Amino acid sequence: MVHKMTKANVEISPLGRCTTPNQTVNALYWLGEDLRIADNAIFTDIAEHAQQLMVVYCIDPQWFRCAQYQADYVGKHRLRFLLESLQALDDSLNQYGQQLHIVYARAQDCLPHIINTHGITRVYRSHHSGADEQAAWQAVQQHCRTGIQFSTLATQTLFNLQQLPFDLDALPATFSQFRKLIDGIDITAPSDAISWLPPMIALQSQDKQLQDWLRYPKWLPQTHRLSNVFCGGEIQGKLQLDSYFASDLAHSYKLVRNELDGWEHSTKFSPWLANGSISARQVISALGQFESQHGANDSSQWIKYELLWREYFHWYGHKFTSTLFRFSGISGKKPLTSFYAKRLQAWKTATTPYALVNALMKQLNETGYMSNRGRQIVASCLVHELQCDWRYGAAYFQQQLIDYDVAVNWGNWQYLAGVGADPRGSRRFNLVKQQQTYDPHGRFIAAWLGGEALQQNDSNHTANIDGVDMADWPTA
Ligand SMILES: Cc1cc2nc3c(=O)[nH]c(=O)nc-3n(C[C@H](O)[C@H](O)[C@H](O)COP(=O)(O)OP(=O)(O)OC[C@H]3O[C@@H](n4cnc5c(N)ncnc54)[C@H](O)[C@@H]3O)c2cc1C
Repeated sequence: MVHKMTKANVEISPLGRCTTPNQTVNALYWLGEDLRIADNAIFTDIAEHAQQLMVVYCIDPQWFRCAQYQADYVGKHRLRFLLESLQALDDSLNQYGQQLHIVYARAQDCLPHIINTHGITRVYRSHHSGADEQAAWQAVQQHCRTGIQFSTLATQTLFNLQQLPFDLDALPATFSQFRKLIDGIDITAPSDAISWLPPMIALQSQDKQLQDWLRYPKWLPQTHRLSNVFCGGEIQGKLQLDSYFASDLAHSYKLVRNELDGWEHSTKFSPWLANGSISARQVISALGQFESQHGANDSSQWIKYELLWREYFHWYGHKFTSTLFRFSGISGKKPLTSFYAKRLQAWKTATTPYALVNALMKQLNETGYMSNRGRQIVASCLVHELQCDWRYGAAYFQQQLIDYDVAVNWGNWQYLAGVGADPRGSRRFNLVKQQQTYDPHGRFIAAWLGGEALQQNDSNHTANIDGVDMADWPTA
């Protein structure tokens, strides 16, 4: 049975939809940060238009070779969460008679070959806010034979390009202006579940090159579960969504969201949102249901507010493309910071003179997650106390965070470094005050630093990084 689409559950491609009636559609879906079947405009479109399908995810060997800013693109926590998410998606696809093919190669190298040799007539990809991802999409297109349709649909954002009440070039320079402009625009409800997917396109078993790409590679780092409660996959993401809104936590969210620790102090949706195991529209829909049953308050509304920040950064990524990674950010003003190897290393290895920062970095290193307040504190420390180039911090977060999201991460770092969408120009956190406010009894520090905590938390403690006595450095 072919799933019937209604106008309401179809996203319009940001580049224009390309449907050609009466032509056989052999589709290849190149997955990215859209690792789910529910509320996925691409699977909906495929169910309606395609006769055969191949679903592919590419794991690029370059991700694990120390790249720019002295960090890998994907660290062990992120990889573990990704592999769990891919396994879960494969399990779900099996129920539709489909399979996920993980290809261990750079997309630009392997996809044109697969597309050209398997009679693919249409390639799908989510509309991505990352400049590198967009460049890879263009590169794949350039190396394919002519006559193939390339279709991008919005699967990661609340709105699609056509729904925005301004041209992308006119995206406001601040979040508050953005919020005013989009206020009142209806957020489309999540699409209906698909009931069918086309049959699989068989892989060429004689193709030695392809078989090499499909073989589990030696270069893939080993992963194992550490002290981590986040488990990847669409079902796990949906469980977290359901359990959060089955409780009354949304009614106190705003009061506790700045806590440094505690599972219940924020929604913890970010890892699943970041790789698309759940959609932002599903979260908004679940929030709406919660509010209609239990009432809305300032706290529940604040969850939507934070999701709009995510939305803003996604369109910010679309607009500013590679400027997202520029030292002088979108402001064009170069910060008075530089690269200091020892300071950066101390920050990464949780050995700065600041106990709170060390505890937070230890949490990040051991779990791949850190609260929003924690991220602000450590980012401010790297930029304003250690006076390091913010891009090294952003790249380390990129490696470590299981919820890494290119636009949200680099956009937040720009903001903290004073080169982004902040009308105030810069955010410097007073570390002493932050500790007094968010860890007044030193419990968080003790939990993560254990025995080291007392020694590090001594306010007279002086340390020397890079020949500079950090105790002399102002924190106010
Ligand atoms: C320097 C820095 C880097 C960051 N890097 C990332 C990143 O790579 N990926 C990521 O998802 N978030 C990032 N954030 C934003 C934020 O810290 C996390 O989204 C949040 O801590 C995730 O936990 P949660 O899902 O419980 O959030 P909640 O507080 O429950 O918020 C709900 C959702 O709103 C969104 N959200 C919350 N805070 C922000 C924010 N400041 N900016 C944009 N969206 C937000 C997220 O999608 C989040 O899941 C970063 C923040 C900072 C300061």
